[in-house]
Amino acid sequence: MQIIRFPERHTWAEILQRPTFDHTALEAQVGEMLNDIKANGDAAVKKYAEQFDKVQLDTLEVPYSELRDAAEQISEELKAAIKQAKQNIELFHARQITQENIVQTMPGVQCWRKVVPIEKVGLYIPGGTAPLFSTILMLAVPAKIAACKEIVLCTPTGKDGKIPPVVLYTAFITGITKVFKIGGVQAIGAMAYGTASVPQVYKIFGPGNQYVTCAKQLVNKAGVAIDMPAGPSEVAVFADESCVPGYVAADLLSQCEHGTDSQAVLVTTSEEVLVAVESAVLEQLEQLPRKDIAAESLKNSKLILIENKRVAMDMLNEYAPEHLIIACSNDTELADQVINAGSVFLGNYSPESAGDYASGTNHTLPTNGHAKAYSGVSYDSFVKKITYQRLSQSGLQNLAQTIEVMAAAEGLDAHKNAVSIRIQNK
Ligand SMILES: NC(=O)c1ccc[n+]([C@@H]2O[C@H](COP(=O)([O-])OP(=O)(O)OC[C@H]3O[C@@H](n4cnc5c(N)ncnc54)[C@H](O)[C@@H]3O)[C@@H](O)[C@H]2O)c1
Ligand SMILES: N[C@H](CO)Cc1c[nH]c[nH+]1
Ligand SMILES: [Zn+2]
Repeated sequence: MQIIRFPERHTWAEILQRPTFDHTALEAQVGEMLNDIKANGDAAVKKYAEQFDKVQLDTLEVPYSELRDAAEQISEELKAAIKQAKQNIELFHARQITQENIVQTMPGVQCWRKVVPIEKVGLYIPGGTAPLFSTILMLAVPAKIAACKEIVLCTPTGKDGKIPPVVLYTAFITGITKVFKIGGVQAIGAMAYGTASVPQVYKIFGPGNQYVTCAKQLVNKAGVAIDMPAGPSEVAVFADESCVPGYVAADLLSQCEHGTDSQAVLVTTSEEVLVAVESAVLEQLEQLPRKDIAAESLKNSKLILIENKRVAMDMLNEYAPEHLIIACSNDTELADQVINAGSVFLGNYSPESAGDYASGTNHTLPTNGHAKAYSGVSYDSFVKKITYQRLSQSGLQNLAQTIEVMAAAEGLDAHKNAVSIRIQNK
């Protein structure tokens, strides 16, 4: 971990730099793979599965019977946990359905919106370093609430060429029927362009590593909608003397264990907190089974001592973290000052793990500073809103002059005429 105290001589961009990699090379590699998948479909998908996942796949779709029977291989304890999480996520996301009203903007002029589910959606579930079955709940639950018609799920297999039963079980209980054992760029390409096995979708959702995120961004440029760039996990903790250093250390490590390119940041106004968190991190690291991964991403991570809370909040808003934990005595006041973050956790008893799994909020969130402009996944992500209007004859008359004057000023006489013709013929 890099320790930075009162960083006067550095710009915030220097202090808050995220792990870097060669974007040009990444885009070139991923772009080439996508072109191949577009041209050669299943054959290219299988070729890349062999190259990157070390598996030979005869068929790509998981038979429905495997989804149905997966429950037999899951402990009752795990099934109960998944069901509890699902219930909370359903509750939170179902409340996001809003009522659209008809608005009369002028007498005789009515406007309204209709909420329509996106018909065909693709869900990517990461599985390179760990099978993230919790992500199925985060994507399939809102997709089902929104009533998307066709839902396709892709996730990589393990080295045995199989998808873990817990992933299949979670897909089954969320009502997903089309599951493909495809990971990485192959999965994004297959869902974006369609192959003989994989149906083409209109919007692709889900987090993933740098290859997956780059592939989503490239297919987006080619016209397929995506939820957002949701890449390597990150967390920032803002802590004062009221924090429990051991808890803060645990939260930092919880994101570091996701992958070697994760990043954890502590911002504090207290030297004592900084020192205590650093030693708690080093102590807890030793106990982790994924110690090697976490140790690697700690190299990307920072402990920052800052002069006061106002500057700290400015810095955190500039960083725009995927997750922001505020472990400060005045957390409610500070929460109001958050402008850029994917998801915020308040107080000493709101670990990020709660949102990762089961509190009800969504864990698919913008990373790499994209929280400045993007929200995380929600019910809204799976619907679009079509506007409607009906003008009565007198309504059009009320608005006619406004439209005619504006159309004439833009030099668009046909637009003007479409109004005038109706008024004159009255
Ligand atoms: N932002 C979020 O909302 C969020 C949520 C959950 C997880 N995550 C992140 O998702 C990521 C999951 O990553 P993962 O690797 O475990 O799983 P993944 O499923 O995203 O990626 C695995 C795939 O990467 C491909 N791949 C690996 N090396 C490659 C290479 N050299 N060239 C081309 N393709 C290659 C393989 O095909 C493999 O199937 C982590 O970084 C985690 O932090 C983010
Ligand atoms: N922290 C991840 C989002 O960055 C989500 C996750 C899934 N499982 C555990 N954590
Ligand atoms: Zn996590």
